[in-house]
Amino acid sequence: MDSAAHYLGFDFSTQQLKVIAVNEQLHVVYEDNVQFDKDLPEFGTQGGVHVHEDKLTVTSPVLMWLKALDCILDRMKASGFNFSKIKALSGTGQHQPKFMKRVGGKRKQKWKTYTYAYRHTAVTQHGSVYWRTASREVLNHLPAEQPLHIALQTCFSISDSPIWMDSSTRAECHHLEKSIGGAQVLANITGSRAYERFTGNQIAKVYKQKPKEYSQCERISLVSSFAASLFIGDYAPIDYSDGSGMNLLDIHKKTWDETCLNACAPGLKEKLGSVVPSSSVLGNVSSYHVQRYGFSPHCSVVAFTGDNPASLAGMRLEEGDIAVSLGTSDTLFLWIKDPTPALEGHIFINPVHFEDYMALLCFKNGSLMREKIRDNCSSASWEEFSNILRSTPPGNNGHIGFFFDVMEITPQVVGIHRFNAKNQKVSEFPQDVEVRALIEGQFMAKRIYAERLGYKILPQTKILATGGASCNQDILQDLHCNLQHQLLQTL
Ligand SMILES: Nc1ncnc2c1ncn2[C@@H]1O[C@H](COP(=O)(O)OP(=O)(O)O)[C@@H](O)[C@H]1O
Ligand SMILES: O=C(CO)[C@@H](O)[C@H](O)COP(=O)(O)O
Repeated sequence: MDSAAHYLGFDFSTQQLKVIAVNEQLHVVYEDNVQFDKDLPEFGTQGGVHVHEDKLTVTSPVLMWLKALDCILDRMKASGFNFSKIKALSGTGQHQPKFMKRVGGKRKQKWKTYTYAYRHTAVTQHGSVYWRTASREVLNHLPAEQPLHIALQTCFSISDSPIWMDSSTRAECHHLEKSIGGAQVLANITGSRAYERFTGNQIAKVYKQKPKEYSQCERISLVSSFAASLFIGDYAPIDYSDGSGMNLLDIHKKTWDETCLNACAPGLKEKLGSVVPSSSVLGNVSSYHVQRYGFSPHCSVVAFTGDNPASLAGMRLEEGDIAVSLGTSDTLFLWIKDPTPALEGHIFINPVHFEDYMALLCFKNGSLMREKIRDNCSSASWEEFSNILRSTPPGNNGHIGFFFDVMEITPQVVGIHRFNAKNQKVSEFPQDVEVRALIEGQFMAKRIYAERLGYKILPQTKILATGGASCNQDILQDLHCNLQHQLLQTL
């Protein structure tokens, strides 16, 4: 074992780009992040995205991702970081996950929170990047003296990439489900019924609304394979797990499904390239990075994958465990062997053992919704938000709320819905009731949807939490109260 070797990970998430370097002992030797809104204001994003006038279309500028990478690598260089020590790199994030475990005898069972030593890989899922014809040549011969956002500025036929928050492709979803014989048939093949944010439907919209740009594009990458391409200096293949979030990949055969491809856009197979297992080594870093930053020419680049599959791998989830990610989106996922694709939720190919699978539920109104209520009800302070959670009773004296600031994925609704203890709809709650109603409503939804899909929390189950809000003990407390309720029911 080379004790001096370092491993580098990047997390292209919705709101920021993060980097982390660890040594062989998994000790963090470098960490940094570029916040898109704050550090790159010239792109005018809010929360890293542009919400268009229809409120359904959501995109991020592809040049912003490039500039963020230039910026983070330049800062590392300026800090004296020794790139030549890096043995391998991938899409690795920096969350410090927590996990909860039941402790105590049968009568005195309690949940205890531990910080988990492992960190995870992460690239926001479903977003797509459209490389203009002849860009491969540019990527193959990047001039070391130029930053990526300059060298590649003319390489994209679509400058605003559709991302996971987009829900503007309902028509394309109907068309895809109809073409394949219905929502359940599509779910059986690709792991999910048609979802607006899934990349096949996004590509179908691009083809319909921007046919010229579509025809001028020679390769379509996911954000994960786009990021890997920047390191290998060539088009990187899409990995199985992130590829499962496209409504295009047959998750059993692990090949593109021709009927799905044809229903979305012509010539799509060539534009997508091949698919590979998520742990594949794609090659070494390109000479651009060797010359510009001093990487070793032997530094391996491992396939980048989506944030949720990467979290499953990085958190070392075992069968029976359940993971909750509280990032921009909230997700709940677990490792499964025998998938039964349903009309709710998703089945992805497992990033660790590609013969296995992972099941995932995604909730769009996660951290940004919590931030909104924090700003309105607790003076924009997480501490005050936590105080309120601590000083209000579990169950909220019967007050219940469902908070969907933007069109939710699970379930597909929008709006704020509050009910008092008599089950009457009300238009507002006192501030402390509002805070608890939000958190209880969010976690109750997770429990109900997980139960509906047949997931059980057993006595040996570990509940792992990751993502920005997992640093908040009071939010975690409520998470396990809600999941424990299920535990009591299943005992
Ligand atoms: N103390 C806290 N309590 C609750 N939420 C927090 C706290 N600190 C950060 N967050 C939330 O974490 C979110 C970012 O999570 P992160 O996992 O980094 O997101 P992403 O990877 O999607 O960019 C922020 O939007 C913020 O609302
Ligand atoms: O759409 C999904 C999963 O299907 C989201 O979970 C995205 O992958 C966004 O990730 P974050 O930026 O919230 O981490």
